[in-house]
Amino acid sequence: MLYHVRMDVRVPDDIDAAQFEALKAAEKARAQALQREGTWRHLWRIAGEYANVSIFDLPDHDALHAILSTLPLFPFMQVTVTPLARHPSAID
Ligand SMILES: O=C(O)C[C@H]1C=CC(=O)O1
Repeated sequence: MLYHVRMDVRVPDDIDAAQFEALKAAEKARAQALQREGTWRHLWRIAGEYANVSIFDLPDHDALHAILSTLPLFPFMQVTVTPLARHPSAID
């Protein structure tokens, strides 16, 4: 099942710089591992925002929640999920 996911990252102004760098590095490693295994199909930066639009391929909502809620930056994200269904006019 495919999910359109928007992640808006909002970190506190007073976050420790080293802690933030460590979180970003951990997030990057996790995101790249999930892309390599095919779970995180697309990852796009929204131009001009600290936000992304992603496509995830997972069996169900519970599996998606398990992934999203364990991302290192999850405590600092607002996440908006849209489940996708096949469009009848799609050719692929
Ligand atoms: O930068 C972001 O959009 C947040 C998050 C998603 C993937 C990643 O590496 O960081």
